[in-house]
Amino acid sequence: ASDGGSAGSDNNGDDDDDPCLLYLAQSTIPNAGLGVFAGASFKKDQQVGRVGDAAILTVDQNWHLSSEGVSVSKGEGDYHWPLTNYDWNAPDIGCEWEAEDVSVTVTGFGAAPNCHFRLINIAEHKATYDNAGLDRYKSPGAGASTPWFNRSSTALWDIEAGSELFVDYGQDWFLTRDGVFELVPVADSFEKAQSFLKHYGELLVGSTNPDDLVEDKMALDEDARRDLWDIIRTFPYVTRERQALPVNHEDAIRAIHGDIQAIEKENSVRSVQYLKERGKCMDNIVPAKSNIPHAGRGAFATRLIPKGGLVAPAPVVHIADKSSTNMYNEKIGRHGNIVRDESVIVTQQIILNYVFGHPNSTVVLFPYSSNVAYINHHATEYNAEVRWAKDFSFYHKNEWLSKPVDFLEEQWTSGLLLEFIALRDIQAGEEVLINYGDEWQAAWDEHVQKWHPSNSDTLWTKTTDNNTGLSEYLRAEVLNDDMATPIRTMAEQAVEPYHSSIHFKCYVNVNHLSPYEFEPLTRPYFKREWDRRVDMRDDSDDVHYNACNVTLRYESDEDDSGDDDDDEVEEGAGAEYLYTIELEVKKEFGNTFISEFHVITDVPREAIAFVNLPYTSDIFLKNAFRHEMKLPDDVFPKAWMNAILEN
Ligand SMILES: C[S@@+](CC[C@H](N)C(=O)[O-])C[C@H]1O[C@@H](n2cnc3c(N)ncnc32)[C@H](O)[C@@H]1O
Repeated sequence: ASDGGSAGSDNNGDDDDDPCLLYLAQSTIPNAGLGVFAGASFKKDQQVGRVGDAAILTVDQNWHLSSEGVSVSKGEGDYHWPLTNYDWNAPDIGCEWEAEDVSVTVTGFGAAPNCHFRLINIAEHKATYDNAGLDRYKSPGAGASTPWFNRSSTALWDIEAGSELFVDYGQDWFLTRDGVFELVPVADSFEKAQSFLKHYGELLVGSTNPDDLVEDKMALDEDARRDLWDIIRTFPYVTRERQALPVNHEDAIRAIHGDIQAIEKENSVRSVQYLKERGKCMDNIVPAKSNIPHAGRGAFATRLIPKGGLVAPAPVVHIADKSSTNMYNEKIGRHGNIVRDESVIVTQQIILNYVFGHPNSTVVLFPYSSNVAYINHHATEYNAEVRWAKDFSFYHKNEWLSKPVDFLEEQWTSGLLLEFIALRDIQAGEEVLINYGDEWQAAWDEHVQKWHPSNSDTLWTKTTDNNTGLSEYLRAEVLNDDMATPIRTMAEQAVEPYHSSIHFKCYVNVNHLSPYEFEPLTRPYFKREWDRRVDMRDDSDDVHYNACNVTLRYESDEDDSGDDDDDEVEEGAGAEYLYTIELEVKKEFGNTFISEFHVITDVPREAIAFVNLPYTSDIFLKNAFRHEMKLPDDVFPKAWMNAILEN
């Protein structure tokens, strides 16, 4: 096949016993570029694909890039970062506490599928934190690989093989991007389009009776109807409603008394044969712990990938200037305010480790399809390489490769496709490796040589909060899983502290939410007992999740375990302790906040949670490795080599 012709022996899901689960192919939405398709059927609630996707954080980017001395956000668009059109809000992924301002790039389902509001068939879930064993006290790889892992996607209903997969970008995504993308219909556009079709039917046959919609009753003959429909669909004034209308006239007639959605659903399925012939399989690799020391996760073949066959397609988002990943510390500015200290680049955003670049260029490319982000480096025993796609011209704009960097800087959507190709047969279960280039290897070797375990002064923070170094880093998730060990009180913590990255939050119903009429003169203090009937009702808006401290711990005298055997001693069980906490509640008063303190007695363990403070996870280690991968000289476009002079 000419466009997408990767059929035959090159591992594109030809084996019916082992179908490729996910394909990248031309979207069924006209002019929407790439789409993601199911290569097999999926049951409702089933995970779509084998493993969830990688999530990569970019933090406080506006702060790091705003003009010097200005600590306020310069705003999206003042620097070229097209990933803003692909990124997720941190709460959707579960990592909002990592820093003040977090945006998240998610590969695979997080970036590749289209959104069609009437056909959303995929639900996306949060990621989990798992650093793949890269211990900050032992591994020079700590903080160099993203710990946010397995962002899974499940089927919202039974999905048949061949269906295009659609995710929910949220209406706001489209509403705030007029002018960047063609107007995309949102839910209410389909309702308006459906009502327009009803009027159109009336115009054709002078009735709203479905039985009248037959050829000999129509006011216009078929050719005239088709012409009229083309005028309606291609009228130069584009609206979301019009974009919601069926593209061809036959579908429009069918939808007059039917449902645009049912017709669109039919049109959104391609044959599995089409996908095998003209799509690219995205399911040949899965992440697992790498065989390479300190590398974190790697990508492993799910099936035999023959020599010359496709390991994975990799559409890329281009970033015109890699210095947009630079990160700085803060200093006190001339006016006593906190500003950015530009004298040293302290580190770079972790996404730098996931992009391809070239030493002679400022341009870097982020591949966003499933699992390619996990492909590791080997200088000699690599078994795959990267090249530009030769097909998929509906998406891959080969002419961009000869345009200058200024041109790239004006492009806000991706339009280039790389491919990972096997250099020899890669067996099922083998790790896929490429060569990141000599510069990368030299940088890594130097890093390993200089690296020493992190201590108090190696934590990079924007808001200066230094680790006291008195206790080992332990994450809140680990402490929260251990319900049996009693929580240390403030007095105990003075002797045996938790790591400084750990704080507490308590789930407590505060009862009175009203703001103050007058600002109180003293710090408002309240005393009360924990009441299981009113606290922890998580279906209520009144439930708060506020900062708290544990001031006292004592043994519960009631046996509320439901265990009838009074003689049994519950040694060390968390349930036998109750706590006194001091809860901080911030109340709004005009433009300021007032902290109220609630002393609450008899609080059970389940109401208290350990939390990780911002800027404390491994990606903020000042000594974490950062380096882009290199695209080979013969692959990286000459036209983008704008940094030769600087070198
Ligand atoms: C594109 S990512 C590869 C996936 C990454 N291992 C992960 O777990 O997310 C590149 C990063 O992986 C790690 N890496 C890849 N190859 C490595 C190698 N040969 N030795 C050590 N670390 C490696 C480095 O941290 C590098 O910056």
